[in-house]
Amino acid sequence: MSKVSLAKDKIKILLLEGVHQSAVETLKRNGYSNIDYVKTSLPESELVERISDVHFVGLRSRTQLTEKVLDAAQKLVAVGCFCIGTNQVDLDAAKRRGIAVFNAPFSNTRSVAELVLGEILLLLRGIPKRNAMAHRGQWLKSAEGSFEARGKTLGIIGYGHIGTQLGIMAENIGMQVRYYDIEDKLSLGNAQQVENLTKLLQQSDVVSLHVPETPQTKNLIGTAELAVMKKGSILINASRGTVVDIDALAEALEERSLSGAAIDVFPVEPKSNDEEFVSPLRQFDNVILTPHVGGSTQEAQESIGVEVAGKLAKYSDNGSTMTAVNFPEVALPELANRSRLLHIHQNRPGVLTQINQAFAQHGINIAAQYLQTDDNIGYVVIDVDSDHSEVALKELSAVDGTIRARILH
Ligand SMILES: NC(=O)C1=CN([C@@H]2O[C@H](COP(=O)(O)OP(=O)(O)OC[C@H]3O[C@@H](n4cnc5c(N)ncnc54)[C@H](O)[C@@H]3O)[C@@H](O)[C@H]2O)C=CC1
Ligand SMILES: O=C(O)CCC(=O)C(=O)O
Repeated sequence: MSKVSLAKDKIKILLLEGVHQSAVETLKRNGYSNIDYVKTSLPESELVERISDVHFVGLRSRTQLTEKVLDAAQKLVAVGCFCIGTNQVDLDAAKRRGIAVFNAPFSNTRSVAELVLGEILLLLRGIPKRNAMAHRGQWLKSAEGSFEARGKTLGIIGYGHIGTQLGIMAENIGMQVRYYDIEDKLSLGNAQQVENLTKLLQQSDVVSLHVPETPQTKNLIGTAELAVMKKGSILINASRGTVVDIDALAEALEERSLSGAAIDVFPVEPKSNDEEFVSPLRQFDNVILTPHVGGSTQEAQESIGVEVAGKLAKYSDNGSTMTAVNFPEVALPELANRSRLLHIHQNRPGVLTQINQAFAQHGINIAAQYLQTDDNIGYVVIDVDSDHSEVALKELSAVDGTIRARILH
């Protein structure tokens, strides 16, 4: 159990994977200067060492925050994923340790949608193949296999932030938009929800995946699904590498049942830009292969830096967990002339009663109390008169079921 109550310059922050400088600037603007900035991800063994005295860590999609790493991170208070996906973090293990995890749910979505739109146009025209041939000195001037996007059907799997934006853009160039989602969704523009995946695959000239990595989306597109896609259609995956069975896709491309594909994410991705990229798809001229850069634009990275660093600073400054992905969400007002204590505990009956009784016994007046729980943990924030803060922390720390207790101010 930790009881962090530190001056801001003692709060140690490790930023990995070259997150945008806007993150550093945002943290500094909020008074956090003890920042270790690393341009790459770190292998587990090095991360275990580097993270041991760190209070906040920031990462992108390459860094694996496993239970082993979290075990070594005895002082860690929160994690900032400077991206949308949080599958690189063991969220449950973090929660069990009272570590809140934040991400940037929107900031790079436009960038992904734009990239996919560009890929749709290029693939429908057969450009990747013509481009590859021209680089080899060959000249394929022909309209064969070259189509306009206008009037074609785009099937979107996962109609969330990215899927909806892509749908609107695609309609603007005259495509018909259909989508499949496990939830009932509000259709934007003229898009139509289709009742099952098979129907979507059968109807679409281009299929684009925008689902999260979950047990249900693992190999969502495999041999059976590729077999029902229209002959000559196109598959795009800029979601997660686990969603498409790459060997099955390679087979479909070999058999020419698909006319092309664009893949940005892979089951195994190189850990650094120095590592070789290995994939059965490398052999195909009609496949656009990109190194997981769907969200990698200056605009997206800058805005992610501000957003996630801002969330870390806010959690550190006032305890707000709004938009945390693994934690009960508590929105908190600014604190003036009082002390604020945070208590993270196992969600079992009687914890709040214990806290309130202990405070009453010691004459600690509770100026404000905020509580949210989920199935596993409870998060209670208590404002008290500053004279009582040390006693209050001692009492909070002694409560049965405490995971963490700390004073913010
Ligand atoms: N290539 C890249 O650089 C990037 C990739 N991503 C990936 O894109 C994914 C989607 O991003 P957003 O649109 O922002 O997420 P989102 O959460 O807004 O939308 C996801 C949609 O997928 C639906 N869904 C979930 N499971 C499904 C299933 N089994 N079948 C059909 N639909 C299902 C959800 O109901 C939701 O509507 C992210 O989870 C992330 O993994 C996100 C940003 C950048
Ligand atoms: O930019 C990155 O490192 C990962 C982007 C991504 O896949 C995400 O935001 O989920």
